[in-house]
Amino acid sequence: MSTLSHRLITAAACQHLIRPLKSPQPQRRCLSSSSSLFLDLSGPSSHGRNKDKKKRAGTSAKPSYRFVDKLRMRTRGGEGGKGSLSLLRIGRKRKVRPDGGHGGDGGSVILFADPKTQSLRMSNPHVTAASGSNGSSQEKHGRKGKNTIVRVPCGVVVKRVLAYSETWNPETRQVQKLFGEDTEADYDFSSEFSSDDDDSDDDDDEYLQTTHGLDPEMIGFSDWDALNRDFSDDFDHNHDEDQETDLDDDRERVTLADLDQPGSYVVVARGGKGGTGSSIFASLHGGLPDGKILTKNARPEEGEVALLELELKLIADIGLVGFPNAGKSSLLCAMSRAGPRVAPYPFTTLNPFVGVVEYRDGFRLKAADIPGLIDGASQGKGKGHEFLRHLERTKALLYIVDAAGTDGRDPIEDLKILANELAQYGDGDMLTRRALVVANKLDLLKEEKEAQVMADLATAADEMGIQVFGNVHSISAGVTGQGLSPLSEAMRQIVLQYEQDTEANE
Ligand SMILES: Nc1nc2c(ncn2[C@@H]2O[C@H](COP(=O)(O)OP(=O)(O)OP(=O)(O)O)[C@@H](O)[C@H]2O)c(=O)[nH]1
Ligand SMILES: [Mg+2]
Repeated sequence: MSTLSHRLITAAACQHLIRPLKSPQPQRRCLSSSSSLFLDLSGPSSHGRNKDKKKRAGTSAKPSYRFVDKLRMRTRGGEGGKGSLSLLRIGRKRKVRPDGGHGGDGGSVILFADPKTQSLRMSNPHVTAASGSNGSSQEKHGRKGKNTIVRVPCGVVVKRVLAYSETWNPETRQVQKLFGEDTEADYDFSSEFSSDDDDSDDDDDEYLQTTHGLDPEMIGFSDWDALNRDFSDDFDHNHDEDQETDLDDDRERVTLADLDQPGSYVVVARGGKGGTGSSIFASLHGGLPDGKILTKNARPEEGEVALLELELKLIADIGLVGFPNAGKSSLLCAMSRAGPRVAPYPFTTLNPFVGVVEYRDGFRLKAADIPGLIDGASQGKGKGHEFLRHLERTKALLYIVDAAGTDGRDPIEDLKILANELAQYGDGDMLTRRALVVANKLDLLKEEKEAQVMADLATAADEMGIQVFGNVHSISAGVTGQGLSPLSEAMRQIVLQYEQDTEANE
């Protein structure tokens, strides 16, 4: 069958889905492995020949994109500004009036879940918020340091790695030092008396939108005042109750937040408080306190330092699980606008990604494709197992096997191995998730064998404890498009069923 007619049939089979109106590139990719059709479609572009060469070499025309789903970052809140110790001499008498302003508080570092951000990749994972300005004479208070907002993808779990000298207090939900700090350390305030900065104006709103390039309209987040307020008093805002430890490293980790909603945020490093200016003693009748007390009060707090571990867990409704080459990406390609690379070699997909399946009535669901799983994946073989965490939040799974047994594979055996690998992941609850079982490459399967393979798959699924939803589906995702329509309807039903169940349980 010609590739053009394959394509038409695939399109016809998914008529109830909204087809991409103008997405030549992904479609060409889907078909490119066996097709020369895209050569004809590329048109007389001046760069056409180069593009074609790239395609033939199996490289993507898209700019390279590094997907990062785990990251360690060091954050530091801004230091507070110094309080001013200025004394104003009044008249000819040797009378003085303290008129030093307070130092401004340091800015905090805030992680913000932005739906437009896809990867945890950052140019510099060491982030420090701005310091507060110093107070000065004539009761001029220092300006607050700006909060630094770091945009991360939705679905990031933020953990704080505690230093050996720190401990987590679950009651206050704050980190505590095991050893007290030396608060009496000498501090040089001599510069205070000559400081004359005028930093008292406060324009944080403007900073947030211009310096960080964050546009509230663009990211659909309106509560900018909330982000820009002073976080120094409520550092534990939005913290999660969970407390976890990781065995890789003996340092304790505490889960601070799960940024799973667009616009959710967490303050990870609180800015230090500004020092107190001498003007606070202006109304005291008994004169100024001792110089040591004055200097101690004027000393600003350092910003909090926090070592963080960020882990992205994709948010999708359905997770695709299958051996390499089973046709996971072909399925996503046929059903959504996503343009994953499809090729006849294992581990074509190296990074997990999410495709959105749109239905004619406006219903949408997200499906996540991850690198293929292989036998022994739970022991670290291949790439797939480490990506299983991206399926943790899915509502249902879709097991996909190569029904035709290309490359000597056995679909029944493959399904059993997949179930086994999932059972060994975490506490094994992934296997108990409601699932669809899909046999792909129907076009290569002899007709008389089809019924037998379907029956065997159903029995194997049952044996392995897979919670199959409906019948086993047979499809041809990459060639004829057969069976895609009922499968997409089943995908919708399985998601709706999950939502109904959770509503009923609440
Ligand atoms: N004959 C036939 N081939 C198919 C079908 N679906 C996919 N293929 C081919 O199978 C090969 C693998 O397809 P992919 O979609 O890349 O498989 P995958 O599961 O994403 O593989 P990995 O990314 O390596 O895990 C490609 O050469 C596809 O063209 C189908 O329905 N029929
Ligand atoms: Mg793939």
